[in-house]
Order: sequence, then C-alpha cells, then structure tokens
Amino acid sequence: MTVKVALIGYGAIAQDLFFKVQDDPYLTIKQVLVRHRSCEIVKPLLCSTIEVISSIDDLDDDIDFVLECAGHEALCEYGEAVLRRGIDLGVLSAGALSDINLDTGLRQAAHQSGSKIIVVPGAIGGIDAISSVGKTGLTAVQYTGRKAPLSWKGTPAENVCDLENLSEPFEIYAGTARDAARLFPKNANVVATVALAGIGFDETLVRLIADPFVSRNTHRIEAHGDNVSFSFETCSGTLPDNPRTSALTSQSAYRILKMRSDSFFL
Ligand SMILES: NC(=O)C1=CN([C@@H]2O[C@H](COP(=O)(O)OP(=O)(O)OC[C@H]3O[C@@H](n4cnc5c(N)ncnc54)[C@H](OP(=O)(O)O)[C@@H]3O)[C@@H](O)[C@H]2O)C=CC1
Ligand SMILES: O=C([O-])CC(=O)C(=O)O
Repeated sequence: MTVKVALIGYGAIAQDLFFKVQDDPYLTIKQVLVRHRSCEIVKPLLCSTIEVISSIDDLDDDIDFVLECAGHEALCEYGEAVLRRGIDLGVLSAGALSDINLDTGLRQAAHQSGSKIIVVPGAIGGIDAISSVGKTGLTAVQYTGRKAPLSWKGTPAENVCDLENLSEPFEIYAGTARDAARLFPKNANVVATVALAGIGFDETLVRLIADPFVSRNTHRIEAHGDNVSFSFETCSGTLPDNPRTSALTSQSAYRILKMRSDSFFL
C-alpha cells in the first residue's frame, strides 16, 4: 500500500523531504499546501501529479497523513482542521504547542475524531528515551542549544549582542522552555519537543547560545531522575536552503513517514 501524504509548507525541510520521498515506492506526496500567493511559484517546481493547494478545505479525502513543516502560524491555522477531518498530523513546529490554548484545541480535535498528533523529533536525538521515562521518572531536564551567530538573526538575540561580530560564545537566553519556544519560533522547536517528552514547558530549563565556534547546530540534553540519567548531544549540519535548520530535521520527518509505510520499522 502507498501512503498518501500532504505537506504543509514548501520551504527547506519540505523540499529536502520531497527529494527523499520521490524514489520511495511506498510513499507518495499527493498535495502540498502553500500560501495563496506562493501557488504559482511552487507549481512549476513540482511534477504535475502533485496538487498545490492553498486551502485546507482542498485536502483530498484519501490523504493518510499530513506533515506540517511551515511554522507556528501554519500549525495554528491548519492543525485543528486536519485533525477534525480524522487525518493524522505530523508536527515539526512543536514550539507552537507552548500555547496552552493551541495544545488543548489540537488534542481535543484529535480525541474527538480519533486522529493522532505525532510530534516529530526533528533536529534532536534522545526523545525516545526521555519520553519513555517521562514526567513521572524525571526530576530535572536541562537543554542547551548552540548555533552559529547568524542563525539567530531576526530573533531577540539581536537585542543582547552584536551577532555579526561575536568572537566568543554568548548566552542569548536562559529561562524556561515555554518562553524559549515563544521567543525563538524558528530555533527552539526542539526545546518544545524535549519539554513535551519530559517534564513540561515550565520545568524544562533552557540555555541558548550564539557560538562563533560551531559549524553545526548542537543540541544537548541533560536529564536526571531517581533511577535514570541521560546526557545526549546531537550535532547536525544545516539544510542548504535554510542555514538555521538542521539537516537531521528532514531525515527525521522521512523516518516518521516510513514508520507509516514500512512493515519493519526501527
Ligand atoms: N522540530 C524541529 O526539529 C524543527 C522544526 N522546524 C520548524 O519547521 C518550520 C519550517 O522550517 P524550514 O523548512 O527550515 O523553514 P523555511 O522558512 O525554509 O520554510 C517554511 C515554509 O513554510 C511556508 N509557510 C509559512 N507559513 C505558512 C502558512 N501559514 N501556510 C502555508 N505555508 C506557510 C513558508 O512560506 P512563506 O515563505 O510564503 O512564508 C515557507 O515556504 C520552522 O518554521 C520551524 O517551525 C525547523 C527546524 C527544526
Ligand atoms: O534545526 C534545528 O537545529 C533546530 C531548530 O531550528 C528548531 O528547533 O526550531
């Protein structure tokens, strides 16, 4: 059986994922949802069998899985409608779930229709272990993220340091996962994933660092419980079309799609 997938967004992650999926006999990207103004730009980039849409109402009834790879705003705009249609939703913009109303709305929609929300681990490793132990088994979780200075352009980091001329690592944020997810919507989705898997947005402590010495995005988790402790570090180069996004993100998204199509899965 071929699993029919719709993507929300056609940026760096979606395009990289698209190339991974195109030779896979068990997965088909059937539709791509973009903003209305982008439809005519995206159409020529895709083969004619893939429909480019700009309204969630145009989602085909036979879509098995929708993957959001567009940003917080897109998850707010389309997430609930996808789930209400009974279609499972993969989420990359997990940081949007730091908004309690959105989180509750999506969970209710999924519960009522029987669909599922799958938070894609994306750019960070170790989520399986953190999630297996979860809130009941963990007492402290600390996340530290490092990216090259220019990856923090357009964020509140610009108010606290001169990103263009950093010669030493600079801590641009220290606080809760909830505030990090809200303040850094394009850089702290992994923070939200760690929080959701572990002890929650308000208990997970976060440090974000603009580091002129890193060439790859680096995500470090230190987690402790009464009977367990973890320390994970993930370093990934970035995608050519978005130098702030880890290449691991689209690899992880492809894995989630394969999970739905393959009979043996690890
Ligand atoms: N969980 C994880 O590990 C990670 C998650 N992410 C999340 O994934 C998102 C996408 O990342 P990436 O591909 O690198 O970003 P890009 O900026 O390269 O692409 C995002 C695409 O989504 C489109 N888009 C944005 N809003 C909407 C909308 N409301 N409706 C339709 N399309 C929309 C944008 O179009 P336009 O240009 O017209 O706005 C753009 O083409 C990030 O914003 C972030 O939230 C990113 C990295 C890691
Ligand atoms: O791509 C990464 O390394 C992480 C990222 O941007 C995010 O979590 O939003």
